Amino acid sequence: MSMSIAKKGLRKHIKQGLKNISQESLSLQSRYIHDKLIQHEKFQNAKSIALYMNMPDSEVRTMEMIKTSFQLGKSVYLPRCNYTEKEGRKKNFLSMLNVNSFQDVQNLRPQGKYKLLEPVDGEDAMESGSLDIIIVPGVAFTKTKKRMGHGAGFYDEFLNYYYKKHNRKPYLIGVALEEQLIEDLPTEEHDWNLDSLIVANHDIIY
Ligand SMILES: Nc1nc2c(c(=O)[nH]1)N(C=O)[C@@H](CNc1ccc(C(=O)N[C@@H](CCC(=O)O)C(=O)O)cc1)CN2
Ligand SMILES: Nc1ncnc2c1ncn2[C@@H]1O[C@H](COP(=O)(O)OP(=O)(O)OP(=O)(O)O)[C@@H](O)[C@H]1O
Repeated sequence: MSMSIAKKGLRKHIKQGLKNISQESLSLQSRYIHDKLIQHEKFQNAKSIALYMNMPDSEVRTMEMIKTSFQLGKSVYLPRCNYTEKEGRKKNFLSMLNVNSFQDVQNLRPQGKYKLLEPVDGEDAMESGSLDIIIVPGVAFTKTKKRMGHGAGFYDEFLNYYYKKHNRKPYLIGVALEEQLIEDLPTEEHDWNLDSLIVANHDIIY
């Protein structure tokens, strides 16, 4: 069985389990993670932070983290999926675009084939190389800080290209619902491990 087939099966299994989470559990877990994140030294010291706009029912909610980041005067970036060709990039690549205010975040509209809330313009962190930390979404995580995403390879490729260009890697903080924590998962050559993982109802894993 190839690595990607194994990942596919796992993704399906985790997603099935996520269908049973209540809205209340999602909010409680997300609040717990928010409160841990703001205690994290790397978060406190970060000037520039990339977050994500969560999917409705299957990811840690991020709105409070984004709000707090603005309140603390941090520079906030959000992902945008590009479906164009760009020299040196994988077809379908990620940009991290600067968003000016929390109001602008609240005004985001669904974009692209996954109907994610994304900015349409703004300064691109790939140009400036200014990212201190990235809050990384995912489908499944392990206590050893492995991560598996939706299988598009967006984050891995972003990090590779960013590292090549700027010779600097942002600090990666994964955030996980308890239902997304598994014993182990298959990884491939291109996968980046997280630097920290925050799982609801657990201590921060460094
Ligand atoms: N909230 C959020 N935003 C994000 C990501 C993410 O994981 N979460 N991404 C992280 O990279 C990028 C978007 N990547 C995505 C990749 C695939 C699918 C998706 O639904 N794909 C399949 C289903 C595959 C599966 O998960 O089994 C589909 O087309 O239906 C969604 C987003 C950028 N923005
Ligand atoms: N640096 C890269 N350059 C080109 N392709 C890449 C790169 N990194 C990953 N990919 C490709 O992306 C595809 C999906 O990778 P993978 O299954 O690891 O995604 P994922 O980490 O689960 O998803 P995501 O990061 O989008 O949440 C693979 O086919 C892989 O070859």
